[in-house]
Amino acid sequence: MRKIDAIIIGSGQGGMPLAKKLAKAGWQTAIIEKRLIGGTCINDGCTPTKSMISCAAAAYTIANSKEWGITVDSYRINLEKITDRKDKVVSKFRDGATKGLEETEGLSIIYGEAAFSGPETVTVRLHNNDETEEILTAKHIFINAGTSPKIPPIPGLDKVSYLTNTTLLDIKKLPSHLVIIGGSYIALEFGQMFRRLGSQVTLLEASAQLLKREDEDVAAAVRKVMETAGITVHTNANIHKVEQTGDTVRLSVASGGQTMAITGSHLLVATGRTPQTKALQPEKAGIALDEKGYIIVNDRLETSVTGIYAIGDIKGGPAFTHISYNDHFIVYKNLVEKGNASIKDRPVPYCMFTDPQLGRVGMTEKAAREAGFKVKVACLNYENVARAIETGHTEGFMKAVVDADTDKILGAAILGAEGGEVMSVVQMAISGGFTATQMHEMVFAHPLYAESLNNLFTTLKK
Ligand SMILES: Cc1cc2nc3c(=O)[nH]c(=O)nc-3n(C[C@H](O)[C@H](O)[C@H](O)COP(=O)(O)OP(=O)(O)OC[C@H]3O[C@@H](n4cnc5c(N)ncnc54)[C@H](O)[C@@H]3O)c2cc1C
Ligand SMILES: NC(=O)c1ccc[n+]([C@@H]2O[C@H](COP(=O)([O-])OP(=O)(O)OC[C@H]3O[C@@H](n4cnc5c(N)ncnc54)[C@H](O)[C@@H]3O)[C@@H](O)[C@H]2O)c1
Repeated sequence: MRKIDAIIIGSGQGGMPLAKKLAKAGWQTAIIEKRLIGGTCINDGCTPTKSMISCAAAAYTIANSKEWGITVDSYRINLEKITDRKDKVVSKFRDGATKGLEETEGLSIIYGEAAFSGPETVTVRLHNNDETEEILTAKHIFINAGTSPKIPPIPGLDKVSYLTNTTLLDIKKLPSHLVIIGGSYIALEFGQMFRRLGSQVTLLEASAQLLKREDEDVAAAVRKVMETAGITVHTNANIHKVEQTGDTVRLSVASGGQTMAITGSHLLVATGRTPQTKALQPEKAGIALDEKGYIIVNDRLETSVTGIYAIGDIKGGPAFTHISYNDHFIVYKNLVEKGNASIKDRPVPYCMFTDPQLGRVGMTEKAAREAGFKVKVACLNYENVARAIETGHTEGFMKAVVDADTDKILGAAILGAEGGEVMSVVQMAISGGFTATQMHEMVFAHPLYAESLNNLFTTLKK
């Protein structure tokens, strides 16, 4: 048994920087990874999808180039080149991350699957030829084991060759018809990407709207974007059965009072994520889980067992790279710098990388009203944004939710070109305590998308 100071299970977006920092602070540290350094974000999430989305955006621009006065007679999608490019970007990120860990003194990387064998002990089934085990013990253990695709219990689904966000990244042939179960971030990003590459796309969402956590007007505008692009959307979709018939997948779906058969060449399941806690055997350490298997933590990311912490998606809550990354600051500050950091009241910005993007921060209008705020809502269509008119990207709208009593900004949804960047400006305004009036009077450079925040907040004066 090897005794060290800290064990980190999983090399996700929180685990990697934490491992390096603890080692640099003089803690003997080991990071255990059962699959690929960099976790979901680098290998199956943000990096590969955003790389491929940029190719789809290029295809869209070429296909619509007439609008900008350029005639392109013909073009062809080369999926192999698109996936090669994506693989190169992923390798660059993963290799950089691996090198960073390898070059850190006092840090060892162990490739294998970790499971608890006691509150301070972890057994690793090593990924070597003879599958030997290594036992490690430490007073501090950090779980950054992430999530994997959740597969719903739809009759017949286990008998068809469905795809997940991981396997869809490496298909060799463009789907003629991609059917997607789900209507949230993964479904929408992949759906629009494949539509732009030339596939027919159908989205089947169980809830009454796409993006069920967003305001109705935002979700409706996103639906319009998808439908305008030629994507078929069924909400309130209840999938009764899935069957494989030769090369096609056939789904029996009830939606809008009728039952229909939908046949696709490919089926993507994008119905959320499930925590990778089972293999960890958390019960052997006495770590408490919630009913969905996520690790329960307090605002300092401490689990029910002293000395064991959970960071990133494995603790439930907002599942984003920047949240996992920020988690590492919380535990590091508290443990090494003896601070009092907490995740309470931390901003949770996010951006969905459809075109137009949906940048979101703070409260939705619905959440603000439910919380009892007297709400004012500012809205500005991208059709009235100077920069959008100049670039020809007029789809979408900006929306801000403002506390009518204090004039403080409670939240924003920016569905439009560079919506994520514009949202970040609003995020900084919220963090700095700026009021809607101050934003209306702020000097922004012309002609930026962000400049239109002046006009957005002016709409409150009318
Ligand atoms: C398709 C897709 C697109 C996304 N796009 C975005 C985006 O644009 N922006 C954004 O902010 N977020 C995005 N996300 C979410 C983001 O990827 C995650 O929130 C982020 O990766 C945080 O993950 P993590 O650090 O919690 O763990 P992960 O990155 O999931 O890492 C966990 C690691 O632990 C390892 N592991 C698990 N169990 C064990 C064990 N028992 N022993 C050893 N190792 C183990 C796993 O192999 C994995 O490498 C996307 C997700 C998906 C699926
Ligand atoms: N740009 C980004 O930041 C980004 C992009 C992709 C993913 N992510 C992260 O990845 C996580 C997972 O994304 P996701 O889109 O898979 O999950 P999600 O949890 O956001 O949404 C899953 C969707 O599937 C629907 N669904 C569930 N079961 C269904 C069924 N049987 N039939 C039809 N619909 C069903 C749900 O109603 C829901 O709308 C998200 O929580 C997000 O944090 C982020």
